[in-house]
Amino acid sequence: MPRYAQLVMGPAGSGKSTYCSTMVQHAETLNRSVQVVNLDPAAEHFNYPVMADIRELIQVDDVMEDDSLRFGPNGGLVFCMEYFANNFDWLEESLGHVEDDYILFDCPGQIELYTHLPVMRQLVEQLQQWEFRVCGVFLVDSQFMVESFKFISGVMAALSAMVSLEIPQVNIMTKMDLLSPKAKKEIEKYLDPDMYSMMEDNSESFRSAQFKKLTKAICGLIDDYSMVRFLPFDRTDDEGINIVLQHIDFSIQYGEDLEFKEPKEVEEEPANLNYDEIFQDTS
Ligand SMILES: Nc1nc2c(ncn2[C@@H]2O[C@H](COP(=O)(O)OP(=O)(O)OP(=O)(O)O)[C@@H](O)[C@H]2O)c(=O)[nH]1
Ligand SMILES: [Mg+2]
Repeated sequence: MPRYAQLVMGPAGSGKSTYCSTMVQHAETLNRSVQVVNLDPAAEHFNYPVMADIRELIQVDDVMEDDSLRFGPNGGLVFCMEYFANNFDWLEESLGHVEDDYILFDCPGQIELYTHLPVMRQLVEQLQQWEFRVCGVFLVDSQFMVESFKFISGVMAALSAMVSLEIPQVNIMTKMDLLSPKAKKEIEKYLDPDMYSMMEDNSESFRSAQFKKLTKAICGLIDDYSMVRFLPFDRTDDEGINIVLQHIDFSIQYGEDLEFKEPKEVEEEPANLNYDEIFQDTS
């Protein structure tokens, strides 16, 4: 039986840890068990119970204080993640092996992890060897997406994670609750974007013809292959959260292999029949 994982990625402050705690609470209301692993060695605040915490293995502060290494915060994080990649047995031990487990991995916000460093891909391959079906969840802050140029760079960040990880990916615009109704209306065009018209919106701001040509080619590529779409995420909207979860579940075929559990055998019909106890929970 497979296990299921969401790799929760995105730039610093995009809402990854908040997404994880919101999802855990939402899953509870659906009577589903979802657990979280913190993979950010510099994390200070998150409010979900952790199944495993990378800080038990290594912490950025310790690496920065080490006189022989002399790393700053970003180099320190990269060092920690490489150390993590060389010690996946720590993760294996922490995860145990429970069939049907559904685990969210709250990743660090350094964008280089999703563009050119190999560690996230190594993690994906390792999880797949442990029979996890993995979905990438890439978060982008909606506050930064209200202009076409910023949007295009958000799209490129999401795309580079998709290309480097080669797993199904759901892209999400977070913090929708902070947008005014007018901005919400405005941002709708970015959820399922028409990149060609977005490109036209900016056409006067191009100083160089070559740059314009390049941007046009990138927009065309994204549009022609429908490569990137975003789902809105408003942590106050249960229905919206459910739609996001359904998209992710669908991409990793969660639920398709869940076995129908036979009712427990009852020898004699008890006087006070309690169906909740007789039928095991199959959700
Ligand atoms: N209103 C609102 N605030 C949010 C939402 N998501 C995150 N925030 C706030 O944005 C800030 C950053 O959120 P985090 O969840 O810590 O973001 P992160 O991506 O985990 O950040 P790093 O781990 O530092 O990269 C916090 O102050 C959150 O309270 C949201 O959906 N709505
Ligand atoms: Mg975080």
